[in-house]
Amino acid sequence: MIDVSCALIINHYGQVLAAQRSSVMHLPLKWEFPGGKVEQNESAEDCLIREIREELGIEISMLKKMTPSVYTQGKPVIRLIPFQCTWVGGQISLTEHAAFLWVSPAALHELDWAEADLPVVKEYLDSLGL
Ligand SMILES: Nc1nc2c([nH]c(=O)n2[C@@H]2O[C@H](COP(=O)(O)OP(=O)(O)OP(=O)(O)O)[C@@H](O)[C@H]2O)c(=O)[nH]1
Repeated sequence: MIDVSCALIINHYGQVLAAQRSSVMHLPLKWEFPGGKVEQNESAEDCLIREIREELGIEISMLKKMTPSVYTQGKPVIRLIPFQCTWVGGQISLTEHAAFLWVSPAALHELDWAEADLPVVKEYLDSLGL
């Protein structure tokens, strides 16, 4: 099983950043929360700060850890570790993804999410009473 940290970056309007995987990535064109694999001797939080710098070029601050989502259908099995975060600096510049969107919570279900992300989206919507 591999651990993958991912970020629900929430802006001042309450919108959440969704990133679209590029056509050359695994799970092409699926939407996901940006992040990546946790390296050895790295915490899930440190991984996420590093990955968001690499993928989006911004600085984030952690708000809250959410429930990990274990996705067993693929190989390797993935444990997706989500964190709610705020954007604290820098300008978004995509290095790996095809696109990004700021999505209002009520519209999150309209995107074609990677399978492992669906429980994360549900937990977030439940927490808002949506
Ligand atoms: N970052 C991220 N990865 C996800 C999500 N959902 C999900 O199934 N994954 C899967 O988790 C794995 C993360 O790999 P990645 O390619 O994003 O991570 P990375 O940048 O560390 O990989 P690399 O440096 O080996 O290319 C991929 O297999 C990806 O499909 C998600 O919401 N965010």
